[in-house]
Amino acid sequence: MHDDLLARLTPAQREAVTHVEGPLLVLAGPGSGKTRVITYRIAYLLRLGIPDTSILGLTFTNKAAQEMQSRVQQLVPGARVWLGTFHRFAAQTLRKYANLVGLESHFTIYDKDDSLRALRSVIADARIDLGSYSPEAVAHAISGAKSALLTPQNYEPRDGSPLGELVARIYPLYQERLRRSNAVDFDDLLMYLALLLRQSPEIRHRLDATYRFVMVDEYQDTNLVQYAIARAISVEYPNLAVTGDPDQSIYGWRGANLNNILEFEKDFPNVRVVRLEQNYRSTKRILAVAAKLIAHNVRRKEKDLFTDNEEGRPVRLVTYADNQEEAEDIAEQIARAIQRGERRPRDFAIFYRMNALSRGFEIALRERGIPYQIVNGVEFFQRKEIKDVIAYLQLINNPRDDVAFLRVINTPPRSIGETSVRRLREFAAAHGLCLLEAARRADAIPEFSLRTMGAFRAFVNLYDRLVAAAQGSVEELLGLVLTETGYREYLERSQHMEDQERLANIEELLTVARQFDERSGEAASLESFLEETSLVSDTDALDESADRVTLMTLHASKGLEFPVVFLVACEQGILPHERSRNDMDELEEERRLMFVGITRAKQELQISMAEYRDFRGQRKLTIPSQFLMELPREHLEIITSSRVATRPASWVGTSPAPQSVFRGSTWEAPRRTSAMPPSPPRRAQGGALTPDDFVLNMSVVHPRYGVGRIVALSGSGDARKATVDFGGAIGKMKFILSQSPLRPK
Ligand SMILES: Nc1ncnc2c1ncn2[C@@H]1O[C@H](COP(=O)(O)OP(=O)(O)OP(=O)(O)O)[C@@H](O)[C@H]1O
Ligand SMILES: [Mg+2]
Repeated sequence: MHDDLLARLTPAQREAVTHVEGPLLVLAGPGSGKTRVITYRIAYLLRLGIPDTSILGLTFTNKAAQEMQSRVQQLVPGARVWLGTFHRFAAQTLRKYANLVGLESHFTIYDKDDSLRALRSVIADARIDLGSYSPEAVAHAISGAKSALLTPQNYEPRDGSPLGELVARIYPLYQERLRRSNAVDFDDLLMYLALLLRQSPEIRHRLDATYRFVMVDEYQDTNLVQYAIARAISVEYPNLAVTGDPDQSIYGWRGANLNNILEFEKDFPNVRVVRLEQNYRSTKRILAVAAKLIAHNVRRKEKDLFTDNEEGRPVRLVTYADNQEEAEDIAEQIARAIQRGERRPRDFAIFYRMNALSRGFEIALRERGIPYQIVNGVEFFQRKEIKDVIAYLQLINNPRDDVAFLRVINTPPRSIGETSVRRLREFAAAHGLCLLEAARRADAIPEFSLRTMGAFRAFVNLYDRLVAAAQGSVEELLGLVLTETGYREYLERSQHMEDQERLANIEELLTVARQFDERSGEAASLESFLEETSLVSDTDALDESADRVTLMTLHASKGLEFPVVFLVACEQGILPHERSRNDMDELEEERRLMFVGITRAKQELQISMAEYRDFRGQRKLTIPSQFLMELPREHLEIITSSRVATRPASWVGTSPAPQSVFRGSTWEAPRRTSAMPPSPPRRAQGGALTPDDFVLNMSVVHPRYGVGRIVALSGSGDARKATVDFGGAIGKMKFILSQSPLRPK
């Protein structure tokens, strides 16, 4: 009966899709159809007659949820399945039961920046000396505690940990501050829901019975709390289906726990495990490069992945002279392919380890008139002007939101200085009031001048006017905020270029609001708009319908695919990130991140590095990423810019792959020459031979590449270089003779 649906699946995929009752675990590599299985399974369940309201799909980004929604719509028009992120699910559920966790239903969701502000002010107010620790370190520790379901009451510092002691003091104060502001941070959303489900059997049962079929994609990135939530609502109806790939777990720093996959099999001993082994996304070569890289991770289970797709072109591994050349060449390649009519802008993606690396590519693309989009949704909502305007909305929605109050009280400037604000805060603390309430009573604060009282009164009046007007659409309200508060005028009058850019961003926010109103129709509310904007993730900003080159971080690229991918800046300290230097687990996570990037590519992949990179205000000689040494040479086309000063001579083996099976087929990083301290030249074995003794046409032996013939020579002394032709798959390689193990045959 579902032939049309099932015909588009492999037997293994079909097995997962048609599994109806009982737990299901789909463990499979990239591009094998895990996400497809989830959407098709939803469609299958619906066609079996299971009501749409009893299906819950949990994703990692809103984008992923939207995409799934539209796929489900195509397969089963009109279905209204709840699809969204864990955080949204938690937020919406908590609104219903807010009073049970000590909140009011209009609670504000603080993003990282807001949470840190609240934390800082708690630390300052309690006059706590952090010593050598930063507020960020405390925030991180609190977040860790929450992700482990430790409330302030049951948090105990580990013996002798000074940071733990600090957290034990600060965490209760911070939590109290949030509660007073009727606010939660991201971790609270999950923690409160998990605790609620634990403490209230009745609510747990209700949700379990409502959502009889729960599905989680990208399960490898769930943390303990998320797992606790999914599990708690799958007790009487244990129809929990999860799909994941342990090799793509890239959120370890956020508490994601690979062990959850193992836990799953323990908690649900009768789980049906389905493995998908066919990749539908990438060429054979791309897949081989990815497989070889990830095989270097020690903490993993081996998986087989094959594809019937074509062999494809070799993966290009390019060394540029500097980051500018890297950006220019990539933009040029893209421009040419578009000009030739072979590709469209949307076919290309450029991935980097961190957002700060995007600028050069933006400039190079812009210069060539190539449309592009930078996918950093979070960054947009972190901009000052956006946060300012949103803070007004937050305060309208939740008058107790002190962080929002402090943000807007003198923005735009209203002659309310820091001293006045400090007095107001003291007054509020002394009387147990929120700041807005304290401002209403500013006339009772003896230290205030008449002018200050007047300024607060004017602010409160403005606030009340905005609240009274908060009936229509979000777009209208936003427009009103911009004019009534004088914010727009303040930017318009400004002479700063920067402020013109800010105006443009505000216009963009109005568009976001309009789209939200249109999308949500009747259900549009200020609260859900705020929820959406605070729970945004980078990937959410991606507009797939736009014909543009996509620029994004490796993290944001998860789950996506593009015909052509450029993975840039593969250098030590960037990828792998410097913070992973001394930590084996983090290094493996960086490798998984690169694996995710590589496996996004469908047809073509280029991996690049630059010999010199301007980064964080400095120009530095780089060291090639250690991961480059782990790629299989036979699937690479190694290209070195002619402008590279030290590199072309030095494609010699330096460090062996960790496992002997990979030796001989791995490409190894170029050896640094100019960057290395002068060292006594190592003579070729046999003692007497100096670099100048090598001559053209000489037969030589390399311990790894075997016998070859010198086909070119240049330089002299320690700088003397030889190009050796080893024939076959290895081909020609260049060496610095004084540093190579070459010897005459
Ligand atoms: N049976 C199939 N027939 C045709 N195309 C398929 C099939 N299964 C998957 N695909 C296609 O292969 C690509 C990868 O599928 P999908 O995104 O579901 O993989 P995934 O396992 O979720 O990958 P990732 O681990 O990267 O998230 C998609 O373009 C999808 O449409
Ligand atoms: Mg997927």
